[in-house]
Amino acid sequence: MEKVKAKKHLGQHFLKDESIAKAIADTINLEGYEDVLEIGPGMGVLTKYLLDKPINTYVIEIDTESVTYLDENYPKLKDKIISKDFLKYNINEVFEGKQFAIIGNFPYNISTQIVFKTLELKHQIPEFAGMFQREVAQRICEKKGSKAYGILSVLAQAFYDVEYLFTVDENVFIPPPKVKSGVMRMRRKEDYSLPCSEKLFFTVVKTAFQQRRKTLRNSLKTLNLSDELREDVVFNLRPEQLDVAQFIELTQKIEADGI
Ligand SMILES: C[S@@+](CC[C@H](N)C(=O)[O-])C[C@H]1O[C@@H](n2cnc3c(N)ncnc32)[C@H](O)[C@@H]1O
Repeated sequence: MEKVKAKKHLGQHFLKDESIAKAIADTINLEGYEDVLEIGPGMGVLTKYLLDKPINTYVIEIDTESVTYLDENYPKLKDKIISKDFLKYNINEVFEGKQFAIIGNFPYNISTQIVFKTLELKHQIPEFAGMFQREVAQRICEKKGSKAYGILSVLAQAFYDVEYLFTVDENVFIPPPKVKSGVMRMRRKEDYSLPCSEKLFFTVVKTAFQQRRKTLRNSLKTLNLSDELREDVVFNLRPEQLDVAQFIELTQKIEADGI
């Protein structure tokens, strides 16, 4: 069959460097799960290295032309090709509550949404690895104090140990994207339950970073905190000055304040 024609609106940039595809496939350690889900397999450059591993490989692909290509070229994928939009699909129709890893050379136009959906499914996802636009991969792994540190960094690092692995040049893709790419990995922490309300933690982090230049005293005004709590020294800080543990502590204080 003909090769798939790259479609811009689906973020299709096909990897042509096999050694990078293999390096991405090798980022996952296969511990604690039997299934892996690749998001956006395209023509299967990464898939074929996953299929060599002692693991069940499933793929989810929105592009029907790519699905036909995979169907015709990878008999080993039989019954494991999900022809759907990852963001809209209820993945438990396949995994039924089981643990599985996520991997991919992700479509950059929806990369942060992929991370948010992973965080929603974190109870089932011990490991997540793959390629993003470099800035997004870096942002997830960034520590407090840096400009790129934000919602994605705090929320991902609350539940996962994150690691930026390597940078990938534009010219190893067809067609080449306008930006560099970065490969990163997240491994779920052994104890990833928060000692505070998770819902409130998400609200505090998102609200604080919506006005990242302001002190928490100003940015968290909408949460209707007591005057007494707002006197706490932590409210003199801006969100990028707090690490994950401090955000958890802040959430506990707000919880005790009776919000
Ligand atoms: C950057 S390309 C990578 C293709 C292939 N893995 C490679 O490395 O050559 C991203 C892939 O994600 C697919 N895709 C885009 N949006 C998607 C979605 N919402 N759900 C599933 N797949 C999607 C695209 O069709 C494309 O095949």
